[in-house]
Amino acid sequence: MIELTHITKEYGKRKSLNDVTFTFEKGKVYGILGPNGSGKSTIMKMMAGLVYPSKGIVKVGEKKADRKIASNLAFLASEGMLYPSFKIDQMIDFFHSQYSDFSMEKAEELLVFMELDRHQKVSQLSKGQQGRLKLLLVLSRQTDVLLLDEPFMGLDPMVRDTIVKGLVSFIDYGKQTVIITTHEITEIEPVLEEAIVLEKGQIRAHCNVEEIREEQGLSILEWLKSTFKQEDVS
Ligand SMILES: Nc1ncnc2c1ncn2[C@@H]1O[C@H](COP(=O)(O)OP(=O)(O)OP(=O)(O)O)[C@@H](O)[C@H]1O
Repeated sequence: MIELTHITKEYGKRKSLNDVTFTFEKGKVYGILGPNGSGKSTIMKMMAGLVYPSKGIVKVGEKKADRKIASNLAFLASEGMLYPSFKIDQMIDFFHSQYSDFSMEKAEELLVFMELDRHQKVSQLSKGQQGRLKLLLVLSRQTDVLLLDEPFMGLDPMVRDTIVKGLVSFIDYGKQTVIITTHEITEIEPVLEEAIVLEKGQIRAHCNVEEIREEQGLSILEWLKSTFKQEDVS
């Protein structure tokens, strides 16, 4: 469980997050959606303990998120994470040496699934291949919490679909709390259980994906359109 209580993050006078209170329940898969600059990455970095709130409390499990990444949490960051001079297998060995929860067996499976060549250097990988390698590295860890910030960045539309299917099989549903930020709303839909919409640093809407599908017959995109259209009218 991750609890955010009255979280505000200020950079100078600008508020990236403005009084956000939300509880991510254990074992559920969440999508954080929202336009550019709405605070998605800030909220992820905060849960990972890389950014500190100006006000409020972040609790991951029983612990308050610290400045270092909590050990039961894997974070796919939109920038950094990979060492250009390493080969893929050296990156895998490095992660294995750093994290006791890293499964070499899962990494081997993911190497095949992601169609990566273990002997290739990180600096020679395309953006899409780097994205796949990042996913391999975090999905190989057996953590309680998995934070994926823009996991599809750089992936072409043809492979996105395959990668989403991979996510479904590599996520431990019911056990791992997974939080994904993305602009690829339609592609991510099959993975999600809950969706949250951030706008200008605040949570504007929250839905259970199955409920809106079964009770209202809507996809997330349709739900978003209908929710915000109704608000604009009122
Ligand atoms: N280190 C920083 N210094 C100053 N302002 C920042 C910093 N990081 C983020 N911000 C500001 O906070 C706001 C939210 O940024 P954030 O990166 O969280 O948005 P986002 O929803 O992830 O955007 P995108 O979809 O474009 O990735 C933006 O206005 C951004 O300019």
